Amino acid sequence: MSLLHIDSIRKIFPDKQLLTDVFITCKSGEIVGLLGRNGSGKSTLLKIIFGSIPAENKFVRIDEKVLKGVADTRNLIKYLPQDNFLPDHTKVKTIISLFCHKKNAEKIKNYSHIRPLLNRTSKQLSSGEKRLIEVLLIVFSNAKFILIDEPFNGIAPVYKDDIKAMIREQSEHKGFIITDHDYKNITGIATKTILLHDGGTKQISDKDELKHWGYIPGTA
Ligand SMILES: Nc1ncnc2c1ncn2[C@@H]1O[C@H](COP(=O)(O)OP(=O)(O)OP(=O)(O)O)[C@@H](O)[C@H]1O
Repeated sequence: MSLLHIDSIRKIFPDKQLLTDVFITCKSGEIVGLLGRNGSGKSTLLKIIFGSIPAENKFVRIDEKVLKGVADTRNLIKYLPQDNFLPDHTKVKTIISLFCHKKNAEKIKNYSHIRPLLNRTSKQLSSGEKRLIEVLLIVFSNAKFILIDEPFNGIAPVYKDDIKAMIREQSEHKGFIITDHDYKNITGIATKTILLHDGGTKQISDKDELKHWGYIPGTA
């Protein structure tokens, strides 16, 4: 069992202090849902944890290892950004084989919605198909902790349920931190829900707390 510990993060942009009071822990086996209004800093926080952008202050540790930058996260953390990352001219089957170990690569290739796409290049895919493949590559990647920014964005409902089932299966030996705009996607899968509000994190135990912090309207 491993533990990802995130704390003391301070991020300042020229016009505002974005993050001041972040505390998140994620163990193997946990799926942490990270919610927050538009602009609350969810993507920025994931990038800071991964190490791809700097922060004025941060403390990120996995077990005994303190992670200071991207180089330290190799094989420990994988991160799926909001933007596409598949190479345009490489076949899907090649990308999957390059990205994942054999056993997990076979799982992705045998998934019924991916099989028809294997011989296409990523340029020949729709944006939803690209996103689906990217999400699976990250979910099945060989890292202890997986950070995913909006995995369900642009994905059809039938695939969403499959992705959730795959995340649950993979979370048996990995930890996940997942953001989404639709809290229902997150509450259906998260074992712990965190709300980013006014630069800090609040652990959420029920929907009323989301109303209390003004994340969802009082009548929802
Ligand atoms: N490089 C930057 N320079 C200045 N401000 C930035 C920069 N990157 C992000 N921001 C600002 O920081 C805030 C948080 O952005 P971020 O993308 O982390 O929010 P988010 O919670 O992921 O938003 P959304 O839910 O809309 O995707 C926003 O107000 C954004 O405009």
